[in-house]
Amino acid sequence: GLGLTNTKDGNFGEWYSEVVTNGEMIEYYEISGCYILRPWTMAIWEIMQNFFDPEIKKMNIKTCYFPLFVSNNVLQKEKDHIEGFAPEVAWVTRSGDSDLEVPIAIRPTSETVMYPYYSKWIRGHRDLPLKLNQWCNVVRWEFSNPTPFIRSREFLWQEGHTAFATKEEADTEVLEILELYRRLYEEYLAVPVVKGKKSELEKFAGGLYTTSVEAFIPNTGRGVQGATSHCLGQNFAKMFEINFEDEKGEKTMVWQNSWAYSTRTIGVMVMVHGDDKGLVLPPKVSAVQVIVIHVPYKDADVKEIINACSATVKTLCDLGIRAEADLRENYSPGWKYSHWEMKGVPLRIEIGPKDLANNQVRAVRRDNGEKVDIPMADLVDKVKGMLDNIQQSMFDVAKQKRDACIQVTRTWDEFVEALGQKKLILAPWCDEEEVEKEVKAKTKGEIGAAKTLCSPFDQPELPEGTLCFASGKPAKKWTYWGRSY
Ligand SMILES: O=C(C[C@H]1NCCC[C@H]1O)Cn1cnc2c(c1=O)CCCC2
Ligand SMILES: [Mg+2]
Repeated sequence: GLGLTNTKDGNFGEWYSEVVTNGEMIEYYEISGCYILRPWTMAIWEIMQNFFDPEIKKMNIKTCYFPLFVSNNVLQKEKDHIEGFAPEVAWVTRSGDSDLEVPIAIRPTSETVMYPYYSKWIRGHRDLPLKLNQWCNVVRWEFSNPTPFIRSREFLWQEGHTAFATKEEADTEVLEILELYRRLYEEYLAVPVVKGKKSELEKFAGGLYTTSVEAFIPNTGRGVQGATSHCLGQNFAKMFEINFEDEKGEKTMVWQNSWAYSTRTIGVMVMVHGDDKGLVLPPKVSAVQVIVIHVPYKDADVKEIINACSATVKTLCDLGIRAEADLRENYSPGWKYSHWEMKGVPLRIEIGPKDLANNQVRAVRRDNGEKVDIPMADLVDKVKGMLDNIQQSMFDVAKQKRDACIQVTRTWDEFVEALGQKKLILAPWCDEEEVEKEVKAKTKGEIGAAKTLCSPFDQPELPEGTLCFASGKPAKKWTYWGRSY
């Protein structure tokens, strides 16, 4: 049958897998950890790209494309950048039936691919700022449980790599990009995120500091890193000798940033909004925003009803709404309702004989099931209004659910209890790496250890004398903790 066999609260992992498959977003592929991204997914990816790319173009960031392959010696250039990740690097060792002289790595990220050429291209201060972005795939041979969109061995992303003469310029751009990531999540995917700074332990080892937008999945009580914007400082400039002659003729190293969001964003959206009938898509990112379905009646003139449906679609499309009609004769209205609910189409319009007689249509919201009759005359305004309302309501509901999971804890016992209750924990922390490592060690278990997610830029009041929940030392900052993907 059409329905899901798992419920979101019953078996989240199985539910998620069914929803992305039955919703025709993903097809499982014969190689583990790899997934086919079907048009229903790529339409979302393209809508997001059509927001993000023009925004970074306004910042004079240009599109480039570097090769997929990385030579071994250049990949090994940065020891602490790569050592922790080495097992994840996939290698090409043969072509045809002959071995390659030297194995070639497939890019897991492109710092080491790009920066030797940044070194070549950047000579004087007039060559700065150099700001490039590429839309590509990367490969990381992950071993922990693969999850469509969230953790796959190949994924699509954009990776921005910028170089500046001063740290101030780099610091400014890090936050400009982070704001774009917040907008992607909150304004397009209707997913609330927290902007903050990663701890020294969780940051990108090759960088100076990492900022991120952090999402949260109430059902599993796990945080998920939504996107990252790193200031690399001069670390890579030192390694790859990327320097320039400043105005005074002094040789100076550049200050760099790198930032990315990936197809993981789509998985987060599905996890947050999906329900037991399938996907629930925010109107702004749905390939089809309105599906029009005719309700034939035994003796009614079905042709007239079908014409009304086609006319409705045309009216809506002419005003920029992504509307389609499902006029297939070989499926019942009920079957179609379930099908398009599974695909998460935000608004359904039904037109039957009585609707026609009353010169109205029946509109049904996917997010809360609300039904409303709309006079034909008001069709476009009402539908536009409903779509905007659905977008806002989906964000508000998700934010309310996420906020309900936030638990402030001040002691170890409170922390452990909140962790067991799948909470997103906000705790005062002494900001010592050893303490963070200890928390990880003490909460290690089947379902993973607790870690810091980020220290929110928006810090609550930290009264003098507040102590760290874990060490009892003077707390320095409020930090979000939790298990994560
Ligand atoms: O990729 C980054 C940092 C940076 N890369 C560019 C875009 C922004 C940001 O993700 C961190 N990172 C994660 N994962 C891996 C690597 C790695 O550098 C290197 C090797 C294999 C796996
Ligand atoms: Mg990783």
